[in-house]
Amino acid sequence: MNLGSPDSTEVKDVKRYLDEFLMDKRVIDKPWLLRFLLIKGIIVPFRAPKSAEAYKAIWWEDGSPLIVLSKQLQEAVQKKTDLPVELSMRYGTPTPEAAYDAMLKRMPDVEEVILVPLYPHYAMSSFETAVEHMKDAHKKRNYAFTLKVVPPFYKHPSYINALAESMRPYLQEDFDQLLFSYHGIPERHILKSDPTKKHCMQVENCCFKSSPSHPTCYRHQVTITSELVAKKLGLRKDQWQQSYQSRLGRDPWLLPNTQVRLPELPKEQVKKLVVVCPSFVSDCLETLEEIEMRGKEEFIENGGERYTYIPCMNTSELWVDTVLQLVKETIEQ
Ligand SMILES: C=CC1=C(C)c2cc3[nH]c(cc4nc(cc5[nH]c(cc1n2)c(C)c5CCC(=O)O)C(CCC(=O)O)=C4C)c(C)c3C=C
Ligand SMILES: [Fe+2]
Ligand SMILES: [Fe+2]
Repeated sequence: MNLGSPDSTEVKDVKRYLDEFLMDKRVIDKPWLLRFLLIKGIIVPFRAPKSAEAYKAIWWEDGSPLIVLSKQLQEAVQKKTDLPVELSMRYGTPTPEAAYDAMLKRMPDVEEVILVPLYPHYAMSSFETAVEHMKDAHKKRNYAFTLKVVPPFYKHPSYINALAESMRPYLQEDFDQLLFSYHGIPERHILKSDPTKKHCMQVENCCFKSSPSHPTCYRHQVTITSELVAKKLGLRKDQWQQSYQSRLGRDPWLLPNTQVRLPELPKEQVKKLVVVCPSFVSDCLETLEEIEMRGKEEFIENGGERYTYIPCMNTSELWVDTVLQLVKETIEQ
């Protein structure tokens, strides 16, 4: 399951998509009435025309890159297994019900379905909402099969290896810094997802101190991904840094912010920059438009000389094998 995209780049379709996405209580976690007024009255009317333009800049002949690449991943995984593999989106189509029904049509006696949320890291606005949405559809339709979920795989050796190997060719030319740019989330979401309510962002160096909060801590998980990938690639600590992109609204989000760092970096003598976005496994609006296109402009306009964007793993063979490995391990659990 991936996030989903609008049906087209027309403002009405982008509006419908943003409405569904941002009315999700795990994304905009405000009381319903406030969320309704904010989304319908301010955010969607102002954002939809701008988002539609952004989607137009990256749209492919056969549709949204996120949908096309997710389908290609499904097909690549399917080629390597006899089990039926179906695709669902959290917002828009294909819906969970469509994916479950397609699976049942191919295997009427299916006993167990394994859900692979296509997010390496846990966040209530990505992993958690995907899982809850699939569970809701499962319960509502009273399907006879059980549902099992592949947990966040941010430190799984197979994922780290697949990600590192997808990056390696882009690091052959000399570079000043590698930037790991992760999708941001509000700081409040980190506090909400901390079951101890006293560790995340409250204890000094919280991400590096062992805690029961880590299985649901986005900041810890993305930090570990960066550390492990950098180690696998043999990078020194002073060769890379981490930031968070795609901020929405005025609440405090995780820092540092990618959009703030990109124009700052050339002034810190970072002239040759390589950027990777490991919170996304398939390229999408947030990687292609925000980072590959706009990010490059910002960096070069502010004195940068070379900007290299590393594509997501998309359908790389090691990533396809990782998906199968994660499913196998979950079945055996
Ligand atoms: C990778 C995981 C993601 C997290 C965590 C996440 C949190 C989050 N996102 C928004 C707001 C928007 N995100 C948008 C696009 C978008 N977000 C993700 C993934 C995560 N979001 C993806 C894969 C995409 C791309 C979709 C595509 O069609 O390509 C958008 C829509 C586009 C735009 O107008 O920028 C919004 C809005 C919030 C508020 C949030 C956490 C609270
Ligand atoms: Fe997002
Ligand atoms: Fe944490």
